[in-house]
Amino acid sequence: NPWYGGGGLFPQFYDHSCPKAKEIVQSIVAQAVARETRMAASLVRLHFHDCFVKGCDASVLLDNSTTIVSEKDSNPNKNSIRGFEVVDQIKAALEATCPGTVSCADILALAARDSTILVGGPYWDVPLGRRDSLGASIQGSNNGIPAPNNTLPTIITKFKRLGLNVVDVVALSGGHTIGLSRCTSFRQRLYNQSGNGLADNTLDVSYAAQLRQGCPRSGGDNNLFPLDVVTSTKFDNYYFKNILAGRGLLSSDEVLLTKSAETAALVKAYADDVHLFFQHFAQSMVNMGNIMPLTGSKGEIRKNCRRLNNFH
Ligand code: HEM
Ligand SMILES: [Ca+2]
Repeated sequence: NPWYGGGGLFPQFYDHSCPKAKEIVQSIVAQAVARETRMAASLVRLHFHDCFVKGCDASVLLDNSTTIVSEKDSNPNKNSIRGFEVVDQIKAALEATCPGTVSCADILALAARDSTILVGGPYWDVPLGRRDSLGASIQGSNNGIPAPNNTLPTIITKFKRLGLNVVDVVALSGGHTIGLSRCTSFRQRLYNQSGNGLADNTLDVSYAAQLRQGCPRSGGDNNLFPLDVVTSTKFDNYYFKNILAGRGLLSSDEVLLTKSAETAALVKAYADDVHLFFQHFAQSMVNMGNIMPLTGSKGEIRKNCRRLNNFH
């Protein structure tokens, strides 16, 4: 059955139990993105950081409590991940319309898709029916989410563990066509990359000089820079064109071109053909969204995405 993806999810899951679910999510995401364009990027990333830790189960949304050590304080998330207030607003609207029905994990998957479309990216049908976790894993967040200074083999391994392949690595890295990064995530490339005090030689010289302006050797850790230096608020394929021009921001972006012929061929193909990128991005988002969902009677449908129903 083509409607069923991995894990038994399907797009019509709420068609009878909460027919307005998709519209409600879309309208609140649209308001949030209208207020601040970057929120589209933040919501796409939130789904990624959920799925890479124990699967797409909304574990990333849980706050600290007596029984929960929140993933929000992990290295990849601390001072970086955002969008929780928008998820709260969506959840409150859904609880008012169909109480106890739509999971926080499905909210993240729908919000990521709606965000992508709102900034010019592709549409895909979102398989639904995920349930919410009864726990979080800060250790899983620290170890499972790729870091910007990981080698390409490490990044590929972190994807493969979750059933994702090299096409998924490159297509999903294209998520960096929108949004911002802190100086601290790429500073290493600007100074002393190889112990000689010089910038990473794969960086375009004038781009490196421009980055050094706002990202000094020390201080300014939280200064923000576009991941796509050309069109950071539009979902397009400039991310890949930038990599070809030595203007990829993160080391993890740049290595896609220089450390493997297979990933380099994909970078070039996506830079040449935005439709191919959109098609692969949509499919890879579905693949990522299918990572280890909780279904049936596993987990629960949280009433408040920040805490378990049985909280202390
Ligand atoms: C391939 C491995 C990846 C690495 C190493 C990586 C790393 C990073 C880093 C370091 C940042 C900046 C964080 C900060 O400084 O605050 C970032 C931002 C971002 N990432 Fe990734 N990422 C990866 C894959 C992905 C994937 C798969 C997606 C989604 C499909 C994604 C979407 C985003 C978005 C949209 C932002 C901007 C968020 C915002 O502006 O709030 N990334 N990523
Ligand atoms: Ca998770």
